[in-house]
Amino acid sequence: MNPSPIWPLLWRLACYTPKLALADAGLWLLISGVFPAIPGLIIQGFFDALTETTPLSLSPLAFLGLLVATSVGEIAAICAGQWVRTQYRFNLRSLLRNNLLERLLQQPGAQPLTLAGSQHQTVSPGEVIAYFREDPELIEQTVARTADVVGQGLVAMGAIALLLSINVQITLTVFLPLAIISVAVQQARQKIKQYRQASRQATQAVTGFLGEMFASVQVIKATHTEEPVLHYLQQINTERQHHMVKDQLLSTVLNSSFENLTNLGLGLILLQIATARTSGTETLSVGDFALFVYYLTFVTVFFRGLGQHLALVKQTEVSFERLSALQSQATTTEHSPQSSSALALVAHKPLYFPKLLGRQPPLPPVEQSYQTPQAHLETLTVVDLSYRHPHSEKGIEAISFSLRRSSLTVITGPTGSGKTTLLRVLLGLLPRKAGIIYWNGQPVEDPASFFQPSRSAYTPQVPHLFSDTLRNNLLLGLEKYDTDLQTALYRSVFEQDVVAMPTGLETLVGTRGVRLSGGQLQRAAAARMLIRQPELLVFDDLSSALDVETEQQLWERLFEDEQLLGDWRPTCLITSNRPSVLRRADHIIVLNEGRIEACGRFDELSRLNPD
Ligand SMILES: Nc1ncnc2c1ncn2[C@@H]1O[C@H](COP(=O)(O)OP(=O)(O)OP(=O)(O)O)[C@@H](O)[C@H]1O
Repeated sequence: MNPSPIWPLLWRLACYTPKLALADAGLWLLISGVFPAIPGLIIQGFFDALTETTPLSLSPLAFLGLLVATSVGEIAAICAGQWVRTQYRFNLRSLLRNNLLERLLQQPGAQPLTLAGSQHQTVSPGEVIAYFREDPELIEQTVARTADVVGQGLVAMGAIALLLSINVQITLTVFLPLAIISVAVQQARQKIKQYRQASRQATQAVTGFLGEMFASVQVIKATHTEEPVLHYLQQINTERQHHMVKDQLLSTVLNSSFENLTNLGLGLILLQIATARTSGTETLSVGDFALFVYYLTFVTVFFRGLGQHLALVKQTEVSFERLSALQSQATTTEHSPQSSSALALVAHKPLYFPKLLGRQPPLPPVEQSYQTPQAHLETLTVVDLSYRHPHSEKGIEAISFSLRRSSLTVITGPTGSGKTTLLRVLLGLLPRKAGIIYWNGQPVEDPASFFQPSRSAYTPQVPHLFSDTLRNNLLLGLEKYDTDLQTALYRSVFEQDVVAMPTGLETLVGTRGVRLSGGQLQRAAAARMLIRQPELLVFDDLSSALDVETEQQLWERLFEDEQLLGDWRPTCLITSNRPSVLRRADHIIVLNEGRIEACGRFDELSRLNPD
C-alpha cells in the first residue's frame, strides 16, 4: 500500500503554531486521557478498602474528596483547553484559507475557475465559498483531534498494561471485539471516502446554484422563471439529501457497531468471571473488578474514537484533494503535480493574529505606489500576442503594436472582435499562448505581477467596487492626502457627483457598488486608477456608461491640463468605437475576428475606408 501523504500535511499544519500545539496537546492529554483514568484507580482503592482486600489507608470521605478534586481539576483543564483549542484551531483554519486565497489570486483573474484536470468543470463563486467554509474546518478538526487520539491512546495503553498485570486472560478478551472493529473500519474506509466526496459535490452544487440564484434575482423575476428555478433547486437538494443520508448512515452504522461490540466484550468478561467463580477459581477482587469495568469502557471508548478518527482522516484526504484540485487548475504542470498544491496549502505564512498572551503584531504596510524615473514608460511593444478562449476557440491571433509615452491608443472593431481579450492578455489577466511584451525594450516575463500600479492600472467594462465607503474604495490602503483625492475625482469628472452625495466620500457604495449608477461606477473606478498616477492607463470601453460630453471632459482633463498633470505623463490604451475618441487618438488599431485589420490615425484610416 502506498504511504498516504496526508500525515506529513497534517504534521506541517500542526507545526504552524508550535507553542499553541504543545499547550493544546498537553491540556487535551489531561482532559481526555489522564483525568478520565484517575477515577478508575480511586474507585479501585475505595472498593478494596471497603472489602478490606488492602488495609484501609484512607477514609471513604477522603476517596470522595479525591474524586471531587479530580473533577475540579478536570473542569479547570477543560476551561483552559477550550480557550487554547479555539485559538489553535482558528489559526490553522485561517492559515488554510489564507493560502487558498493567495493561490487563487495568483491565477489569471479573468479566467473562470476550473478544477485541475478538467477544463470544462467550472467552479462558481458560490461553490468556492463552500470550499472555503467546509474543508478548512474539517482539516483543522482532524489535526486537533489527532492530538486527542494520541493522548488517549497513550493513557489507554497504560490502562491495558495495568489490566494485563491484574488478569491476562480477561484483558485479552477485550481486544477481540476491538480487533473486529478495526478490520471493519479498514474495510469501510474506501466507501466512506466515496460517499463523502459525493455528498460534498452535491452540497457544492446546491451552494453554487444558490449563489447564482441570488445574483440573478432580477433576471429570474423578469423572465418569470421562478418555478423552474425552484424546481431545479429542489432536484439538486434531493440529490444532496440522498448522498448525505448514505454518508451519515454509513458513519452511524459504524459507530453503533462499535458500541454494541463493546457491550459484547463486557458481556464476555462477566461470563468469564461467573464461570471462574462457579468453578471456585479466584479471579478478581471487588476493587479490581470495578477497575476492570471502568477501564474497559475507557479503553473501548478510545478504540471507538480511533475508528471515528480514521474515518475523519479519510474525509480529510478528500478535502485536501478538493482544495488542491481547485487551486492547482492553472498552476499544475508535469513537474508541479497536485501534491505541490497540497503542500502550498499548509505552507507557513504570517497571519498577524494576537499571540496567546501577547499583543497583536503590527500588520504589514500596504504597498504604496511610488514612481521612480527608471519606471517611466517610454515604449510598450507587443509582438505576436495570441490567445484562444478554451470554450470557444475564439480570441486574438498574432497581435503586434507599439505605444509611445504620453500617447492615446484606441483599439476599435466590431463586437466580439477581441478588444477585451487583447487588453486582458496584455495585462496577464488571461494567460497568453504566444507572444512577447516589451516594456522600455525589456521583455515582461509575468505580465500579471508586472502590470500593476504604479506601472499600470485598468478599468474593466464592469468595474468592481467593494462594500465600503467611497473613500476606502478609491484608496484601497493607499496613503494619500485629500487634495490628491480631489484631483483624482476632478480628472475622472466625478467631483460634482461626490459633492451631491449627502456624506460625500464617506458614502457607502453597497455590495459591488450597487448604490452608484453605471456611469458613476466607471468614474469611481477611473478615479481609483488616477489617484495612483500609473504610467499606463488601460480603459475598457468607457463609452458604455459615459455620455459623449462626460467622456470628452475626461480626456481633456487627462491630457490637456498640463498644470494639473505636473510631471505625470500618462500613456493610455483604451477600447472604444466612439468617433469623438477615435478622432482624438494618436494611434488606432482596428481588430476583426481577433486579428489586426488596419492601424493608423483617424484621418489615414478614413481615407482608406471612407465609410
Ligand atoms: N470567457 C470566454 N469563453 C469563451 N469565449 C469567449 C470568452 N470571452 C470572450 N469570448 C469570445 O472571444 C471573442 C472575443 O471576445 P471579446 O470580449 O474580446 O470581444 P470584444 O471585441 O471586446 O467585444 P465587445 O465589443 O462586445 O466587448 C468573442 O467571439 C467572444 O465570444
